[in-house]
Amino acid sequence: MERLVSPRVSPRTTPLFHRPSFSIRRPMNLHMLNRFSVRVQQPDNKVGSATVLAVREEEANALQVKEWEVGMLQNELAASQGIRIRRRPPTGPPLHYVGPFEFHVQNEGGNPRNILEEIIWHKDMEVSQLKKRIPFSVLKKSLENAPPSRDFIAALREANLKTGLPGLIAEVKKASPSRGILREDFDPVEIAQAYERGGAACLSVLTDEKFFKGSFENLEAIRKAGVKCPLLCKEFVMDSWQIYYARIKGADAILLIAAVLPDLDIRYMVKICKMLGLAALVEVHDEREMDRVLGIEGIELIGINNRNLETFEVDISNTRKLLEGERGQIIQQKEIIVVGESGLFTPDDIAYVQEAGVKAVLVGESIVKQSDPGKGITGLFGKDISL
Ligand SMILES: O=C(O)c1ccccc1NCC(=O)[C@H](O)[C@H](O)COP(=O)(O)O
Repeated sequence: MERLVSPRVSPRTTPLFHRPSFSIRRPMNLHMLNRFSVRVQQPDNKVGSATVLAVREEEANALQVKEWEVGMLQNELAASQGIRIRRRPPTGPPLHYVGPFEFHVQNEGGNPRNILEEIIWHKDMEVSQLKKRIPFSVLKKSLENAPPSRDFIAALREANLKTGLPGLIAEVKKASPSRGILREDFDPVEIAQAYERGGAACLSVLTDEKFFKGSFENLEAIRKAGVKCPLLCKEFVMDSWQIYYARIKGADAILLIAAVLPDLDIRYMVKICKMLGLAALVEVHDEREMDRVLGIEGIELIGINNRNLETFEVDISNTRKLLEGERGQIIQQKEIIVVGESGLFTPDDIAYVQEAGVKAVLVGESIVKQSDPGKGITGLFGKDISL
């Protein structure tokens, strides 16, 4: 019998945080894998049913390995842009012996490392299932029946000009991973209407069910109730399918998180948003993400999140830090509207981020918790902004 001796696959030396979560103790080359194991099992060259089964198993395993490799490449590309959030690993390469090859899977990488990664991994499964239920062709067809999109960015600009204060995106938020339940008696339409009466320029509607107790039904219901404020679909987008879905459900804008999406995805998704008449709110948290986003053509709206979505730490001076110096100048030249997000509770907080350069703010907790969320807005700004 022919013996194939291949060098051991050596571990990567690149300092990536997401080193492959398994090691192959024998050759990894897939073509070799197929040829070699057939030879081992059929030294007399007869193709029996056992061989056919073995080959099928190998093919299935090879496909799994390929899928896994693609996932790893995706993670490598993201990591090269400083993205720490990894994509959910597929079921993984075979955990068992294939012919003479042993695959050893180490469990590192098998669990999400922080809340944002956990949300993304869960979202990945959720979206895969939804995509099976509603294929893209059906989704695209439903666009014809979507309510017309409203100009989210114009609404923010107008509010800013009218009040001299940052335009408010008021968030319809029942719960969050960092704060738990924010409001027990949660009626999304009533809250949305109260925000509108209170002077909000736009609304943000959380649609994630598992971590925020939101839903697309809430988004749809608010839209159908005749609320005039343009609506941001606050989702964890990782697939353009979700953008189409949000549009169909009545969204006028969608969130794209730079901590999750590589530049190429952002570029592509921003184009899709434009095509669908949606505004893209591209969210950053640190300087590196801001620099990446400033390098992308066509960005009109940037959100600076004061909350670190990996640790929950909130610090509103983050907005100021990211708008200082050259970054602030580029933003002004490009006429990008910056939204200060998270951790804003008082008129002083609003004044602080406005001084830093924001033209809009996104606020959830401090207003949704008030018995009258509309009056909560007056408290937040220190004056009635609905006039
Ligand atoms: O709010 C969280 O705990 C959270 C955790 C993980 C990912 C995202 C999260 N929040 C999204 C937001 O950034 C906020 O909902 C939004 O900016 C409003 O913040 P706040 O006014 O502090 O409620």
